Amino acid sequence: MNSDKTLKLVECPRDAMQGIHEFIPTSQKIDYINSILRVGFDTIDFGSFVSPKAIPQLKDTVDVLNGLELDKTTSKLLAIVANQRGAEEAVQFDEITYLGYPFSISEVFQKRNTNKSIAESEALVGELINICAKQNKELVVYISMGFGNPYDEPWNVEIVEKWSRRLAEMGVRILSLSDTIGTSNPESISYLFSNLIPALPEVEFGAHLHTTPESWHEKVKSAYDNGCRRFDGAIKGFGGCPMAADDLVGNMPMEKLLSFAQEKKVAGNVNMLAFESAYNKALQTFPM
Ligand SMILES: CC(=O)SCCNC(=O)CCNC(=O)[C@H](O)C(C)(C)COP(=O)(O)OP(=O)(O)OC[C@H]1O[C@@H](n2cnc3c(N)ncnc32)[C@H](O)[C@@H]1OP(=O)(O)O
Repeated sequence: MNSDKTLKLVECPRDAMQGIHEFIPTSQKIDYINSILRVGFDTIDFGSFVSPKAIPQLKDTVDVLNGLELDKTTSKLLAIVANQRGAEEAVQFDEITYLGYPFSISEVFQKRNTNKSIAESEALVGELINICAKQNKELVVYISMGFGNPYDEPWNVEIVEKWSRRLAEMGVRILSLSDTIGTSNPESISYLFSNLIPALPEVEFGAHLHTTPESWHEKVKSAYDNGCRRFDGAIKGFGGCPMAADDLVGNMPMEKLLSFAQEKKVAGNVNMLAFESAYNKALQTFPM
């Protein structure tokens, strides 16, 4: 378990935006992400280097990056990649600290999301580790469908454990368990974190949870009580993966994560006035 009690909060405007059909103008994205950069989050998952056919909303990631006021922030930037080409492009930017890769333990979802089998995806992780090492970037692997599978394929905690061990053995040092369709519950969360964190002490585990409004607290509490200190969220729970399901279960609302962190006195240097301003901008940016 991380002995520093401050939560690593990862705000995900990329996840919030990627499924919105109407194109959000680049200037509006820049303005919104700049407001988030002033809050004091550990990391901002700000964009992706993927096919514009797959995710048209994020085709302007480079232009967005060029507009960010990075001299006014302590936050680090994370960009999602889904193939070697995207990784090679992303690592050219000094401003980016982390590359994030969605590794799925569901064959159907891995294919749907990145047009790869799990075996191809595993081989890609090997490539991504090398690409990141050469350019001094850190790789974050998201284990998609980490808490359940909607496609009639087997899912159980042993499969999650098997892949976590394999990815750790390959050299991945940050693994974020992703609740892509919102099926996690306190039992699965508690089982996975309480077993994986002590078993793989070289790995920082994170929780990328999706939730309905009623169950956010029990999910976050379960992850926290079992040693997880890295949490992804998006203001007001906007977003969810457009490649997964028609009825999206939203992201973990960042305001809820923050209230939890404040209650436990583990919020770190978050500027609540800046958060309020980012929250208000989110209301203007996203369709309700
Ligand atoms: C759970 C989550 O929320 S994860 C985040 C959401 N999901 C994603 O971002 C995944 C995005 N997925 C993808 O981008 C795609 O599945 C890919 C590119 C990884 C693979 O798709 P494929 O169709 O096999 O890729 P392929 O190499 O054949 O290229 C298809 C097209 O995309 C373009 N392309 C491929 N990679 C990239 C890239 N990194 N950047 C820009 N364009 C790209 C190609 O040029 C090609 O364009 P064309 O048809 O005009 O010639």
